[in-house]
Amino acid sequence: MSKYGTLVMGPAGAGKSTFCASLIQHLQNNKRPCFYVNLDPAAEDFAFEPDLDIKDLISLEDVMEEMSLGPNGGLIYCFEFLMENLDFLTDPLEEVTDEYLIVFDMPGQIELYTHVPILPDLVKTLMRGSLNINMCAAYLLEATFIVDRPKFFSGTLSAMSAMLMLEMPHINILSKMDLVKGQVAKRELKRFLDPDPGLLEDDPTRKVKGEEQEETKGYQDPGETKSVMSGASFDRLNKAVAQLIDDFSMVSFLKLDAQDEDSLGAVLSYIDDAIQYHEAQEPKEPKDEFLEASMDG
Ligand SMILES: Nc1nc2c(ncn2[C@@H]2O[C@H](COP(=O)(O)OP(=O)(O)OP(=O)(O)O)[C@@H](O)[C@H]2O)c(=O)[nH]1
Repeated sequence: MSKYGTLVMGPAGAGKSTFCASLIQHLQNNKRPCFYVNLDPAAEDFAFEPDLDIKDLISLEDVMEEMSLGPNGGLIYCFEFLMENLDFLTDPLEEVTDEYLIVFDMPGQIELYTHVPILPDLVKTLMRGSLNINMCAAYLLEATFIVDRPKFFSGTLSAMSAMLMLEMPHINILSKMDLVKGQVAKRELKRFLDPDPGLLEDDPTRKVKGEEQEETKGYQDPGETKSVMSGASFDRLNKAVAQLIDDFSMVSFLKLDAQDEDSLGAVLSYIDDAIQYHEAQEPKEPKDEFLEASMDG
């Protein structure tokens, strides 16, 4: 047996900290020990006090003030500083015993998951060497994105980017499902859980369809509706992105309502399965309806 953990990632406001808190509560209810690591140097309020908090090493507020950096540059600086002082993270984690699930609460700045190499290095440190933690990434995207389909595909692309960059077991999660409950039919929802590029064709908010659509150049008046603003070229770009995601065929979503025990249990069982799958390197059979939206599609 070895240590295991989950890296909770996703754009700002996706519900990462809420998910971490609900997951910790769920683990406690089920008498499973966990170790909570906050890696967001700007996070302030926690439902559960972190066992390890990056802010005890460095805080974004101090960096922004002392280095005259903005929030994004400041965050990158904080992570570079963490990488130079890895003992801060690795020493306490060495002490965590095998039965614990280590929950890492990550910042929401998307660039961290898409185009700076810090996180892959951090993941290597956690997954290899003496720590040797079996990890699974949990990437959250807010369910309300599904009302704006190009935005949903853009979010899906960022999930895919994190998946490719980190090269670790990975599950995608549509968070805040309670906010779209009753607004979208079950069959329609399935097309988001396993992203269907046809959603863009069928988008009810598109005003002009197909080849007749007039070519528009560049950015338009923000007062215009989304569909007109996108124009034919953006439309084609969106479709190409959706097709790319479909061709890659590894991106699908689980549903999460952070207040719902069943949904938390299902997501946790996925995290467990992804970790065990990675450990055993053998495929596992789907277990319940949530698996319809599994990594296997
Ligand atoms: N309705 C609903 N709201 C949620 C849910 N999860 C989170 N929220 C709300 O969404 C907002 C953002 O949630 P956080 O958990 O702070 O999101 P985060 O991803 O940690 O945010 P950053 O750390 O700023 O990136 C808060 O107001 C939460 O109460 C959910 O499942 N349902």
